[in-house]
Amino acid sequence: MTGMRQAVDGSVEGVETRTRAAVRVSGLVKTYPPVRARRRAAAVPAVRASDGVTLEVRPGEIFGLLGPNGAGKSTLVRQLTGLLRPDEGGIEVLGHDLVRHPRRAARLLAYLAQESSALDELTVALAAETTGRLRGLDLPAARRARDEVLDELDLGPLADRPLKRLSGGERRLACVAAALVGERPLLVLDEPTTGMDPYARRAVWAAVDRRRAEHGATVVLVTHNVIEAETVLDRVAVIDRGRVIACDTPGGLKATVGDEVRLELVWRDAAPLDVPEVAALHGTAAVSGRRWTLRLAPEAAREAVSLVTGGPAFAALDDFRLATPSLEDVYVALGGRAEGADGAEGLVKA
Ligand SMILES: Nc1ncnc2c1ncn2[C@@H]1O[C@H](COP(=O)(O)OP(=O)(O)OP(=O)(O)O)[C@@H](O)[C@H]1O
Repeated sequence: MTGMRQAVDGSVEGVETRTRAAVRVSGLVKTYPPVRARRRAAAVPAVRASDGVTLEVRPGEIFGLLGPNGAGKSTLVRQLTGLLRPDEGGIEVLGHDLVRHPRRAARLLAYLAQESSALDELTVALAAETTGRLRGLDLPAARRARDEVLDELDLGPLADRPLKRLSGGERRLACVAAALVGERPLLVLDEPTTGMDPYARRAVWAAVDRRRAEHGATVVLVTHNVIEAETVLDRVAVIDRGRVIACDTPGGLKATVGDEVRLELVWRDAAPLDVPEVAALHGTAAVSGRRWTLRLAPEAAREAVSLVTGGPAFAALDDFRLATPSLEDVYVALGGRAEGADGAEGLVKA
């Protein structure tokens, strides 16, 4: 009983403690050193990219890292994967201390970096097969795993093409395929679906989920796409300026913004600011081109809808949408700023 309690409060290095968290990060600090000015390049100040990050990922969880550009997500995952040494703090993956033993990461996890050109010269099939071999599979097993993953991600028609001759989305999909070969208990994926069409995205999420369901894999995922994040993630840590500013389930995070709803108005052309009620809404709207986004209490949102659909403003209105809070609203409530880009919702730094 005592042993259990010790394991639960995380104070003892016991078996229970080891298995309770798949990943445990504590007090992680990483500062990139300053770079002095040269003749053509300006000086770069020191950047504290991890500023005391503490978090735990449970076994079998799909855990997301969400945050604006430059928040420190990639820096965090590069430390998690043993590629970057923290200045301070601890990293434990499946009971292994990766600060002391960074090389063990290769046996414990598969890492898909944000950008990689390492496989560019290989064909899609050979990239998957080689990764399998590097992860200790014998040749027949590597070929079996290769065929399975190419089939799973619908990459068969591209199997014999070198990665460097593929489109951006296709290349990304081939890199995901290679990362998934050779079953690692932890998958660390840095923006895996960037540049992919909806079919490819869906295939990737299904493949990731299958590894969790059938092999109990744990997944740490960096993403900008909050809509995608809401459907895929069990829990999410919101990172900003090297810190975890919130960590919960998507539902739990959304509950923190209360019952606010989001009203989006899209005007045909310019908004009719000569209509006094529209001019009044303008003051509280986040304006992005023809699109206005307002965050309102339900009653105020109803009033605003009847105002823009019932009066003279209606002729100028192209579309409107009422939505319950999204992770993006949570992010905004936490002090960030949201911005839609090319129809996809993303996060940008305030
Ligand atoms: N090699 C480096 N040298 C110096 N500063 C760096 C280096 N890599 C990243 N940084 C800085 O560290 C901070 C965190 O960067 P990081 O790449 O971890 O952010 P990120 O959250 O992954 O961003 P993005 O969403 O744009 O990929 C940024 O301010 C960035 O400019």
